[in-house]
Amino acid sequence: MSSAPPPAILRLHLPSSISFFSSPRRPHLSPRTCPWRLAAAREMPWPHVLTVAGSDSSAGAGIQADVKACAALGAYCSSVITAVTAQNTAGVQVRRLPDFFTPSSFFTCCPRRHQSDQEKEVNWVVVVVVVMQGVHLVPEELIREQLQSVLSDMSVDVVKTGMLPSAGIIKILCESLQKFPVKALVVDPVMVSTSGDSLSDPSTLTYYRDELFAMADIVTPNVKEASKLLGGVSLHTIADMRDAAESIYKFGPRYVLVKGGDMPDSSEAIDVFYDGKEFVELRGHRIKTRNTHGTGCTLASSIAAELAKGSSMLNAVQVAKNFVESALHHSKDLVIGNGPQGPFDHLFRLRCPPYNIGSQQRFNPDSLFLYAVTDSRMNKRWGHSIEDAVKAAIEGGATIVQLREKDIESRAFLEAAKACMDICKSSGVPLLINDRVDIALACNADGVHVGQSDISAREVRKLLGPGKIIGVSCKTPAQAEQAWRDGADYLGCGGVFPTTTKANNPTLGFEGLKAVCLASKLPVVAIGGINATNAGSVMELGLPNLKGVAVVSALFDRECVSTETRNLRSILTSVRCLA
Ligand SMILES: Cc1ncc(COP(=O)(O)OP(=O)(O)O)c(N)n1
Ligand SMILES: Cc1ncsc1CCOP(=O)(O)O
Ligand SMILES: [Mg+2]
Repeated sequence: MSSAPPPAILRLHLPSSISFFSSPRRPHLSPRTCPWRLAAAREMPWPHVLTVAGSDSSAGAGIQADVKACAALGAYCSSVITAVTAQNTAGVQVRRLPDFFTPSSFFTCCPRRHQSDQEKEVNWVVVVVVVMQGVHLVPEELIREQLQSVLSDMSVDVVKTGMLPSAGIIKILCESLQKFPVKALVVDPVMVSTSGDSLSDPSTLTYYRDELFAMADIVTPNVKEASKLLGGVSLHTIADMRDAAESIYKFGPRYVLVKGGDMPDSSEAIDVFYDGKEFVELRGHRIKTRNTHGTGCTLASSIAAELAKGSSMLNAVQVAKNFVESALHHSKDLVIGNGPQGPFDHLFRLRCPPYNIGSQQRFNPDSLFLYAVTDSRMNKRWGHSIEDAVKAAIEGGATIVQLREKDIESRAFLEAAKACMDICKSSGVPLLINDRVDIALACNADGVHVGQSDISAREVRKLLGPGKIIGVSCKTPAQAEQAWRDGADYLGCGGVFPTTTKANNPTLGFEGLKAVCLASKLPVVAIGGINATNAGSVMELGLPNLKGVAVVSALFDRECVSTETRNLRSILTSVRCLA
């Protein structure tokens, strides 16, 4: 009989007045309240994810997985620990104490004992015991303090939640997010681990549905969790997953991703993404491996990392899915632990030089360094074919090319675009098409550049899918914000200087360029009247996300395109070396 309290409680949490862990509250640091930040205008705010989740001693899932995934994807990850679990590759065993223990107590479970029939009759809040290990819930007050410490000081972009084992913890999280709003909230409703163990108290269900989901940007249940959230409905088919996504959407999140990784009898890992209007089926390969512990946590934290970096939601989900798939692939033969389900290697890229495999690298912002934009009238004037002009620009060092052909018939445009694709592909230089999504699709270009009066980036993304590059022309911070929301990969900002290449194009000057750059985390390329005499001064502005210059006439309205490009490139390179 074991209804007696478990062994002595180890209370580590000191009252904040005497704990040296708890520093006095610092006000939020903005350039206004914190003068030294003014001098730091060149500092790049680093994409920042805060994970609110449980610690996993085996380090395959939970906080440890989140920190590794964010690091692998280039985001900083701070952490608020809600529980400490004892797990290994044999499975997580969660056992809550009888409910006469206050949830805020810092307690320990009776270790290494099998559950007797009598125990089952005790008023346990949650009893899931496979092989007895343990879980400690962190006291709610300490969770509140961790949230306050991080959110009041660090510029958190995205909060990602994992194991939230009690209703009280969810309530505290919601209160903290109201006090310190962030750009996005990713809720992974961790109620059932990949190994099938229950990770939360049933009373949390109501709080998830009624409180947290309404604040969430995306909720990412697996099919077991989706079923649990919907009162136990059975989910067997993609149609069931769609219905589940639609029902969960009604609880209030902006997007829902129902993950089908644990659907039996499927050779593919199919997830269903829903934005309230349309469904997208995201298909991935099912990797044959025992090392799948922590895939759910990793997917959600990777989504959070991509959002923090400025990605749109569908893009972030696709990149995250690709990342998990690649990590599983590269970890399929790892042996870590003796149990049936092992962890995988989040940092697999360190073992796979040149570290840039996987489609999340489809766009490297550094490629905006010297952006050559063609013009058919100029080519005609100098007797250059489009292909020759593109070849010459690449020869001179252009790092990305855009075909901006305003006066050419569609059929000829497509022929030229196909030829340019071959040229660019063989040099590893991305090729984008100006305005014309149809041409981009037909020649399988790397992406499209659109302006404010063209088809929106959101529509272009639907047509091109997540794997292509989309650039958007922006003259104001509001346009930059919209472009980010629409899923753009970079911004073209200008005209920085007066230009005759584009009619009726207002000149923004350095001030306009700065305003757009500072308003966005997306990489920016400056355009408009840029040439060998002023390109250096643009890059010397030292704006961290200003990645390069886009140039038309100074490259193509010239006799020797390769010489002009080479000259400009060497100017840009010397500024970069001095920076
Ligand atoms: C890199 C880059 N930036 C801006 C533009 C301008 O695009 P848009 O505003 O659509 O104008 P047009 O080029 O279509 O006249 C661009 N093309 N490239
Ligand atoms: C397409 C475009 N968008 C803003 S300015 C501009 C024209 C840039 O051409 P140039 O480099 O010849 O000034
Ligand atoms: Mg356009």
